[in-house]
Amino acid sequence: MKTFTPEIDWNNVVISIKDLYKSFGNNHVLRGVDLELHKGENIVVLGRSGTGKSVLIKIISGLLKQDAGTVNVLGQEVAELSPADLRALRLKVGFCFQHGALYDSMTVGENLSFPLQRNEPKMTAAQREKLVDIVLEAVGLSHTVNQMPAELSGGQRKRIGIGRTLILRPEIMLYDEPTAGLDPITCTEINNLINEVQRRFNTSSIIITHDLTCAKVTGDNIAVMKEGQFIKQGKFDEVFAENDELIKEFYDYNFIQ
Ligand SMILES: Nc1ncnc2c1ncn2[C@@H]1O[C@H](COP(=O)(O)OP(=O)(O)OP(=O)(O)O)[C@@H](O)[C@H]1O
Repeated sequence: MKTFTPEIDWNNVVISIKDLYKSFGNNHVLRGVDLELHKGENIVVLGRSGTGKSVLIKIISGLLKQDAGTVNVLGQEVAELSPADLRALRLKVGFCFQHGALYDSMTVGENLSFPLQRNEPKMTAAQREKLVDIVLEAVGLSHTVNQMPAELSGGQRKRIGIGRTLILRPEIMLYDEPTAGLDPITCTEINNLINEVQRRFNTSSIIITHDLTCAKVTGDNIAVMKEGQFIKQGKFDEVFAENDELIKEFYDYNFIQ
């Protein structure tokens, strides 16, 4: 179970979602979602496949537009932002994609440096190099700076993917299935890294997963999504009270993964 995170500022809401709806044709994916993420908090959005978790974080990062409801991120209504303001907001909201999305033709160091070159043109090569060093050390992979992504394990690629998001110093991290497809030992490493990132860089995070262990270890709070709504929110042991049908459903599901 995750220990209490003292850095959370409960008076500072960094993401506020109210009565959010999203459909694709007759597929009513989000049906009235409410969520608050506080500064320094990790919220895990737990739900089975196809329940709308990815759609939710795409709306938060402005990649999709909602049909109804509001999404306020760092004090701004995402759906009302101009393209330039949305780009600026996206620098503060880091999106960790499920498959790391590294460039195969670049070394690890170049992969990490690339977002800085693109988004912070005034930064010198020496400043970029320093940040690459800091991030590589934070994800525990300093020795891989000159390696190619193909030479890394799945878990190492995930770490570098997290590092590449972190290098722009986002205030919010969105993790999409951070432990999907990893063995249990590597899952533990990634879960620990997510907590380390939270503490060391004081980020607030939404972690999308259907991995119960990931939820238990990384979530200060858990929001369980079912059929486009949050049916339960709270601390892990509150959400999954003993003999609860819900926990049985997830344990069965995790077992067959
Ligand atoms: N751009 C899109 N156009 C049409 N339908 C979409 C689109 N994006 C998502 N959907 C549909 O929305 C539903 C929810 O998808 P979503 O990817 O959010 O699920 P999920 O909970 O993240 O599942 P998983 O755990 O498998 O990633 C699915 O039925 C999916 O087909």
